[in-house]
Amino acid sequence: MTDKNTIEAELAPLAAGRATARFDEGRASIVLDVTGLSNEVREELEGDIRRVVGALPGVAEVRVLMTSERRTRRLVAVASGKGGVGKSTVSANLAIALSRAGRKVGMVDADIYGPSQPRLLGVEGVRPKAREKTLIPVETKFGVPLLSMGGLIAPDQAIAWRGPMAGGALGQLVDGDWGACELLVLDLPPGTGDVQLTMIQKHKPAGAVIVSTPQDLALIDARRAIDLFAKANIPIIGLVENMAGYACPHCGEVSDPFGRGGAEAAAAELGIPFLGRIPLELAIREASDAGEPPAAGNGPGAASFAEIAGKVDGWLKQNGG
Ligand SMILES: Nc1ncnc2c1ncn2[C@@H]1O[C@H](COP(=O)(O)OP(=O)(O)OP(=O)(O)O)[C@@H](O)[C@H]1O
Repeated sequence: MTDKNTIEAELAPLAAGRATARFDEGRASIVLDVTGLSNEVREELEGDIRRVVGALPGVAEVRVLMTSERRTRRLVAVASGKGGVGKSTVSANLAIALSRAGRKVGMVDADIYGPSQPRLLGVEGVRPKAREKTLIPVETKFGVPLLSMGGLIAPDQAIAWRGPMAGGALGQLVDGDWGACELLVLDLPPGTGDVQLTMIQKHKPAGAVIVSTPQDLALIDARRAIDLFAKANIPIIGLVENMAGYACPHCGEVSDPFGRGGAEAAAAELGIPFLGRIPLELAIREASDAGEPPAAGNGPGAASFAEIAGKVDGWLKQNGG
């Protein structure tokens, strides 16, 4: 005779772990968890369930109730083992390129030592408003809203900050009113100390992008950054090599004062993906200083960042949406 258990046993191969059943006087009620499934898959699954359960003896009616957990916003951390390698520049351009690729992206500037996103995204001096106690991100003309630690602290305070304080302050930014943003790019403070570790342990990014320059020393620092994420059990999305080769502003020729291919080889050795290289280019610095990140334009810089963003986007799709 059909009962709850026989129905669930029939559903197991169709909707492993997602369906629970009740059976009462000929009526089968199925609760189906559809978290993370596309509409197409949901409809198909519902049809299959109705067909299979409806064919069981004694079942006169099948009800399917779909439930879905609210999907929490995901963070992608951008980190570097030391300062000055272009982590903030890469973060801003990555966020813009991801947004151009169709994602709803926000930017969280957690770099307490030198919050540079307001300048990079052209909203220097604009303070975020708050509703109740929730911060409302500042809109930028690139479609990437921003919340920055710069608005919360005086620059000379940061040096004395410890992990728990920084982790708490970051919470205010991450829990801002991000509206439709499904992804937040997190520009971490440079380095691999207590402040960075607490931030990532507390706010658990989905993955991390490591930025390095081609010099050996910076790559040693990149290794430290990779270890930091390993400690917190956060997967590495890949390595971006910044300031790779010097692009002559006159003839466009790229020369490699630090050699070529070091970061790519290091990524291979460390077993992490290589996401791409950005040349050291006067135009990148000038555009960045002027609040016009190259990823928003149509030049070669935009293409390089689009390629890196494409790889990050692919990684995110493979790892949960
Ligand atoms: N590929 C590049 N070509 C030319 N200039 C660059 C490039 N990348 C970054 N810069 C410049 O280098 C300087 C440092 O970059 P940025 O602030 O992004 O580094 P950072 O690693 O975030 O530094 P910090 O440790 O201060 O946070 C900036 O003036 C920036 O415009």
